[in-house]
Amino acid sequence: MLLEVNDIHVYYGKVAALHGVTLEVSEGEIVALIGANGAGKTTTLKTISGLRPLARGRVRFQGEDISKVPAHKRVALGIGQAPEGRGIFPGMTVQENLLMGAYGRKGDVSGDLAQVYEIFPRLAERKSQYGGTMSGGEQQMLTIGRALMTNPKVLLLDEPSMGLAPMLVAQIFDIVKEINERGTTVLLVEQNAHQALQLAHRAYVLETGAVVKSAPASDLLHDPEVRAAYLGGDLGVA
Ligand SMILES: Nc1ncnc2c1ncn2[C@@H]1O[C@H](COP(=O)(O)OP(=O)(O)OP(=O)(O)O)[C@@H](O)[C@H]1O
Repeated sequence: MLLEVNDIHVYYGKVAALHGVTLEVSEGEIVALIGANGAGKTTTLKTISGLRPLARGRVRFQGEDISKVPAHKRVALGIGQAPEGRGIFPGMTVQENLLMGAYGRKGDVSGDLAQVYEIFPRLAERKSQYGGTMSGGEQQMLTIGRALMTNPKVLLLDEPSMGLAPMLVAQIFDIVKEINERGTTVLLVEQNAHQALQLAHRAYVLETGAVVKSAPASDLLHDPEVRAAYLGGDLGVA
């Protein structure tokens, strides 16, 4: 198992955001985490990245307990994160933003840069443009590209479709598929449950800080409760 999250409990002050989340991600998979606003999806990703401390439970990566490993070391181990809300460096060029992703890595990263430009031709066209002047969709691509520059074994993607027009959403989902086909495992948090379930191999449904369902994504697409709660009832899939 590449990533194992076991019974994690996470608090903001005295308030529990997660009370006992358990999930697993195998090498090569795309796993989706779906759930309503405030269910704890982002908190789960941040805990895996080491940005939120655990009150209880354990995170294992490639069999090793990393629960106490600081965030920057988890990046070096192969846990890459593309956070929600993008968080690029607006005053740096596209290429400088991408190279920031490789900061601290030893050796030549030009092959990875070339691969990111292959996945995102738009970033290649605009490599000298300032990050802050890129459109919303382009900034989303830049965030994902920067995470890929850490050379992750697993990419944690938080709401990659947020705020994007439908055509761009489809494009971002295609890119996530391509990234996975090129060998990167993906853990994806999405509000856009319908598209996430079409893309993912498996998925977990989070409700108020706990996993209430886990199944192959295609099963969840046809699950009456999931359809009623997250897929707009009968409008979800044919
Ligand atoms: N910095 C914070 N301080 C206090 N409470 C927080 C903080 N961040 C999140 N929470 C609370 O923790 C719970 C889980 O939030 P989280 O952001 O993980 O949910 P989410 O499923 O990602 O939601 P969304 O889809 O709206 O981003 C929520 O009740 C939220 O209000």
